[in-house]
Amino acid sequence: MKGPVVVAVMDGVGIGARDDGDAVHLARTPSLDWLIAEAPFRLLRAHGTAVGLPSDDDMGNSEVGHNALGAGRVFDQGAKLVNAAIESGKLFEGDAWRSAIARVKQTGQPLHFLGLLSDGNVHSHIEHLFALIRRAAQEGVQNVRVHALLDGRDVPETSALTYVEMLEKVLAEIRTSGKDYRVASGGGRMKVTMDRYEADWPMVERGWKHHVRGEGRGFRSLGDAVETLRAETPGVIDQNLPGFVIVGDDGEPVGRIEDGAAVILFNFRGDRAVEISRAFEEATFTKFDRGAKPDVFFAGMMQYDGDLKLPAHFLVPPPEIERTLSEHLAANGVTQLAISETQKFGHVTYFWNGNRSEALAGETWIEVPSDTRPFEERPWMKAAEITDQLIDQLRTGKHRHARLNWANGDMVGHTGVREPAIVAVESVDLQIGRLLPVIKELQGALLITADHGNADEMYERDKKTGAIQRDEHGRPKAKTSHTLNPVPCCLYAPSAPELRFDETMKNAGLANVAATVLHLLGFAAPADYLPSLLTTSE
Ligand SMILES: O=C(O)[C@@H](CO)OP(=O)(O)O
Ligand SMILES: [Mn+2]
Ligand SMILES: [Mn+2]
Repeated sequence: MKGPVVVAVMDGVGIGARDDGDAVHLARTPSLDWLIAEAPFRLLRAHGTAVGLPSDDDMGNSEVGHNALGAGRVFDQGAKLVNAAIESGKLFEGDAWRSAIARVKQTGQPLHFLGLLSDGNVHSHIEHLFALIRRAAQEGVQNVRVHALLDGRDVPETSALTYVEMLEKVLAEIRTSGKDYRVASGGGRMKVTMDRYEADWPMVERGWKHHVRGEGRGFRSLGDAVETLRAETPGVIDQNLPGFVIVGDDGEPVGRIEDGAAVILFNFRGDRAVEISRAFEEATFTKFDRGAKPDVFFAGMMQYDGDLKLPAHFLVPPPEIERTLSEHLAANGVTQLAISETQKFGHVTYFWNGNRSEALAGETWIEVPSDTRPFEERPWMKAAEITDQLIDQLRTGKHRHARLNWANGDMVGHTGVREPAIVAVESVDLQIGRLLPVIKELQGALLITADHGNADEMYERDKKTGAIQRDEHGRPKAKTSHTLNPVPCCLYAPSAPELRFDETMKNAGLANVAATVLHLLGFAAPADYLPSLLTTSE
């Protein structure tokens, strides 16, 4: 290939049922339609075991999707590794767990658990939390406090009370033995604590105030908080519930995080865990005024960043993703560009490179700042600006390989609002239309795919029958989470019309893309990479 080899990831654009809830189908997408009809096209698996998740009932997500794209192999991912470490008991034999228990036993301070309260299995799993809580009780920990982030993004949009009930039941059971196990604070995951890629530090600051300092509106219980806040803001979905603290009979917060305590962040996925971990760990911290930093033992479920060694203590070792496509290209002197907007910047850099935050030799990373307003109000997001810069960069001739992520299908898909999701997909298609002539002019190749579905299902479906679920007024129920659908994969390489996908390859997935990129760049893939999608008989 004379020109650059470009991989475009349309985040959250799967191939779905092509019905009334499928914004990818409903969108007018002349460029994608043309590629699907005229250029090499196939579907790729992007969920479950194809991306290292425990089962094929697990939807894909950006972390596992971009890890697979960038690593060319399938690694067991956080969800699966934590299950195994709990089952084997290894988690509880590790230094981090032992130190947390020892600390609170010595000081009498609570053991605090902070994380996303759902069974979404993208960032966390509620059963992991329960296993940790039960084990703490068995080991004689007297006080536990839970800081619960409400989901509605990886699970149905107003499902929080299901998880609240489950949690309260576990805590109540343990209290019967005279222990003091309670919820201490909480809030919607898109309002507090779980910001990523430094898009919105004030979100983390709000979370810090609630969880650590006990500041914020007080409620008597987690259920009371959810119900009252919902009643006050009709239509609000769980991910957007404001933060709060739980107060006791005396009106005082029941679970400030104070000197001598131990804190376990039970999310296993890194992107949205890095900032709050930094707030707990960094000696000098300038992102917001955190007040006096409590002297706590802090541990993450995993180590979230292999370059920064963040956090220092973790319960389960992360997947060892090594010899990535980027490393291979860097070692061969191939120049690479990675570009996206803030919300997905780390996806094409950190996740793509196996959860490492430092650029390799010959890599250029460009971040276009994202909006911080609701994405359904601006579904075009920064797709055009990303493409502007990408085209300028490609024309310099500096980059042999480029990868980009258009965030629209995913970020707008997560709002659960269908009309803007349609505009989101159309916005991406418009940019594809701009890119095609540039690829032709430079005699390069463009591989367009996605990391998982999202906008392809904007309505909840019945798990058994597949029928669209409706509320009591007959209106379809909005769906905010990712999907199990396969993703498209199209190749546009007008200067190499002989290139074809190997049609005999049946079960290909995202992890086959890395070898395909190497193939297009004229390199043999390492023997343990999943094979290139292209035929070799030309
Ligand atoms: O927003 C996120 O954190 C996840 C959903 O939990 O989406 P994605 O995997 O696409 O980044
Ligand atoms: Mn994604
Ligand atoms: Mn998403």
